[in-house]
Amino acid sequence: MNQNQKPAASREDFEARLRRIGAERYHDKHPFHHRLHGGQCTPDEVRAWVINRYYYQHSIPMKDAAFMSRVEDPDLRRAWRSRIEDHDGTDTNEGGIKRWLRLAQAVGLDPAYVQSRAGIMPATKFAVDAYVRFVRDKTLLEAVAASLTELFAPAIHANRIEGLLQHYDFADDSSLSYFQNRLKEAPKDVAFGLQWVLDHGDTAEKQDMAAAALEFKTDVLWAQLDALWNGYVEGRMPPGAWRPGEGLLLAKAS
Ligand SMILES: O=C(O)c1cc(C(=O)O)c2c(n1)C(=O)C(=O)c1cc(C(=O)O)[nH]c1-2
Repeated sequence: MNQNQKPAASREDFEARLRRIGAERYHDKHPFHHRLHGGQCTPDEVRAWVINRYYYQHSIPMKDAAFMSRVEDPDLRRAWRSRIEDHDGTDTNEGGIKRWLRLAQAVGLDPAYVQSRAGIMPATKFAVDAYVRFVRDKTLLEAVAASLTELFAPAIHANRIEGLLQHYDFADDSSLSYFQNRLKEAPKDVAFGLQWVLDHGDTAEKQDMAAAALEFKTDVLWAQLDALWNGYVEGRMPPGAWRPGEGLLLAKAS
């Protein structure tokens, strides 16, 4: 090591640094989530969230496929591939995308409309597309580190299930099954991802890169909620964004 190089932090300190990023920047702190989980969202605000968040659901398996296309180690691909199946489904598991569409139906949206991805806000697309591109273009370490926001997701999913069940008529075991399943699926992914990042972040420079990747990902999540707040709570809907009344199940029947 040359004298100017800072030494790598210990494994424990590196992990603590990553966890601190979640504690300070994860989107559980965003006012839109407080509003959603606290029962203050109007039905149209909930619908806007379901429509826009679908774009994230749609893109996550493509992000994971982009990641796997760059991995040369078969053991790493093997550990990663269940992420795609968790969302796309298998012969025996309907998968997260279908479960999300059940939530869409429960809030009164036509699943075909949601699946068409019409009405997604520009900021949602920019943020989510930036995540897919980041994973495609950056180092594998940065790509895995970016996925580590999922360390903090089980708490928000549990909180969301409780809040939605308490406050909204559409919430039941069927409409919330997406989140129930993530509670079972995510822990194995994050345990693997965290160990991988701790193993491979073996210099100060790599630790800085991993931390910056995780911060980038918290920005991806935060920006999506800022856009929702601006568009549907403040009423500044951008051109092309979903307008209340569009894409409803009833509209289709009439
Ligand atoms: O509801 C949420 O707050 C939330 C957050 C995140 C996350 O932290 O990126 C994911 C999910 N949900 C999720 O359901 C999911 O499948 C998922 C995959 C990933 C990823 O980066 O690979 N993040 C997330």
